[in-house]
Amino acid sequence: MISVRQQENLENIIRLSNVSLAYSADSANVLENIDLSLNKKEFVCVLGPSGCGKSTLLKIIAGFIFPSQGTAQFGTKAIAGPDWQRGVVFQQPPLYPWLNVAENIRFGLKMRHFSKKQSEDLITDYLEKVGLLAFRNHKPYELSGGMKQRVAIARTLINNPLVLLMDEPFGALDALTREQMQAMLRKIWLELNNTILFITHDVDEALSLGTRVLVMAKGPGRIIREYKTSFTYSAAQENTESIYHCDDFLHMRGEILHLIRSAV
Ligand SMILES: Nc1ncnc2c1ncn2[C@@H]1O[C@H](COP(=O)(O)OP(=O)(O)OP(=O)(O)O)[C@@H](O)[C@H]1O
Repeated sequence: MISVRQQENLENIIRLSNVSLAYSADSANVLENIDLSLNKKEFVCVLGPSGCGKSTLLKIIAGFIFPSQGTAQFGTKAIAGPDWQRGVVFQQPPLYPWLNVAENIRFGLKMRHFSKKQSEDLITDYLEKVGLLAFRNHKPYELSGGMKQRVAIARTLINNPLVLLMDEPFGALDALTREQMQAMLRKIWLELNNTILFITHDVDEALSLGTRVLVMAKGPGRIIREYKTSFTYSAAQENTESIYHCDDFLHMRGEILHLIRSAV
């Protein structure tokens, strides 16, 4: 059954048209002929073999690098550089070691001239969302890997970006922490409605989080298949165990693994 949320408008927020990218004039294209639209409130996961250009794709959308050919747009404008409305979360969270948790989260907000009271309220709100209220005065060295990533996510989310770009954010975490982080992100996404582009190597992670899963191949990097999914809604209501064993999930998982293996 299609939920009300799934029927909501699908307005494009990011649009890549015929994008190719070579890192230098005399090197081969890393990405070729990429056509991709991200719609408002979508949770798009990207899978593909190592080196197929997943991070390169994310860096173009973030505005860190520019297409050699084709166009990349945010709304109606060409992406001309980084923008806080397109927040980025990396695998290794770049926290400031001399600042505590609250100060690290406050850092992004300083740029937008919030009053002290507004900042404190927002920080408390986002600390709660990522489950770190009790750790606001801790320094990064006192936190686990998962907790550091929670700080990084809160620091990016506090700016309420329209698009959240996540490059293997849970790749360095153990299985249990990873599952907890996935549940947290799913809950935050359902509550905040940001558009998310999420890169991962883990098919289960992609299928249990995304509303759309893109599969890439390499040589040159290109999108070879996309799947519309809705397992994330069941995972939010029940638990991921229940979806991991359902026939639709197993079928899609098997097909994607086969695609990725043959795409290497
Ligand atoms: N700054 C750069 N300069 C030159 N080549 C680069 C640069 N960054 C990436 N590449 C090359 O571009 C290709 C795609 O890299 P990219 O990191 O986008 O792939 P990926 O799919 O994210 O890989 P992984 O899954 O291993 O992280 C690789 O061959 C890589 O060596």
